[in-house]
Amino acid sequence: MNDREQQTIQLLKQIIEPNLNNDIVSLGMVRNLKLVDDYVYLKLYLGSHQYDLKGKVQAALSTLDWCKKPYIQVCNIPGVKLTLAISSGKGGVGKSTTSVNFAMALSLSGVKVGLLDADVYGPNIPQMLGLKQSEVQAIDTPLGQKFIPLEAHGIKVMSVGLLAEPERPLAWRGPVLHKIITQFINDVEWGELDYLLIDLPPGTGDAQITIVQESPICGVVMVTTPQQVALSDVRRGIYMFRQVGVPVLGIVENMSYLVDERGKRTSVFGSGGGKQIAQELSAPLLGQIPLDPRICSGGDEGNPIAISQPDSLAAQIFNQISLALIQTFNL
Ligand SMILES: Nc1ncnc2c1ncn2[C@@H]1O[C@H](COP(=O)(O)OP(=O)(O)OP(=O)(O)O)[C@@H](O)[C@H]1O
Repeated sequence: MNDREQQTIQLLKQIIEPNLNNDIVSLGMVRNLKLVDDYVYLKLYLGSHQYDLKGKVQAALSTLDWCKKPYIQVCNIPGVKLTLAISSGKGGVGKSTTSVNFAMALSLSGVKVGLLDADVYGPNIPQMLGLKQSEVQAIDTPLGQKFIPLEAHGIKVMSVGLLAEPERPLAWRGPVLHKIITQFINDVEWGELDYLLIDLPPGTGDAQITIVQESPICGVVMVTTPQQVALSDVRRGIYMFRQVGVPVLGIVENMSYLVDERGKRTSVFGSGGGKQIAQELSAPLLGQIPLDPRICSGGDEGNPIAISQPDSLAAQIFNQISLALIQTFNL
């Protein structure tokens, strides 16, 4: 890093996001910082309650005597305060299950929640929320045509699965995939939301990177299962997010254990994986979700366990995780 870059970052680090009491660089709100000749270019990822930070960045950069002009591109989703992503290193670990139940738990605590199913390879959020392939409406707005999200159990939902033909694979690749994803992120009329959760496709390919770079994601929750083979995939995922500057909020270990009628816990897929990776990569272990057939049937029937069985252990753990995140973000 050269002197000018260091000087620019030092200045930006003095700008504090008041709710989170941390600087905007450490929070991952400044990305794609480039210095070309005597100009500074950066992307500023903001929630709808944080617009005043742009003025602060502008003012800070104007004190650089060599900078002829800063170019600040604000990246945000209109009306949405916080955008969080749910990701996994590989498929089938319960990422969508976690997204849905986490959205339910957040909504039950009184905040306004939206859920964007961006899993272009296997969009199954509509089924998990009991939504059929109903016709999604689009409206004309001053910013162009926008999709109206559907509603399920008190949350707003949009899914690539609602736009595609049922049972047909979504075989988008390369630039087409990129275009569809960016349109999809920007063309939904969410209204006012406190939290927008984005269910990412599993893994660390093109689709994931596009979504992470095109949306103001201010943190990601990684979902894994306890066995050792899952860990290298999670590790890769966490490195990818850190590389693009998105903070990893923590890890959820799913299918951690079975609980018998006497309350005894038995590990099925090994134990300790989530804890191990959490320690190794200094990311908190947010919760360990049991294996429970009611989680699976709730998903199949469109009735997530967080609302259908609120007293179950799994529902309580989803609740605890959501409360911890609400406290962290302090909206
Ligand atoms: N803790 C659990 N107990 C029982 N069944 C579970 C649990 N977690 C997930 N399942 C079930 O496992 C299956 C896979 O879960 P899910 O679709 O959430 O995984 P995923 O990681 O999103 O998969 P993909 O990446 O393929 O979209 C689903 O049938 C779901 O109901």
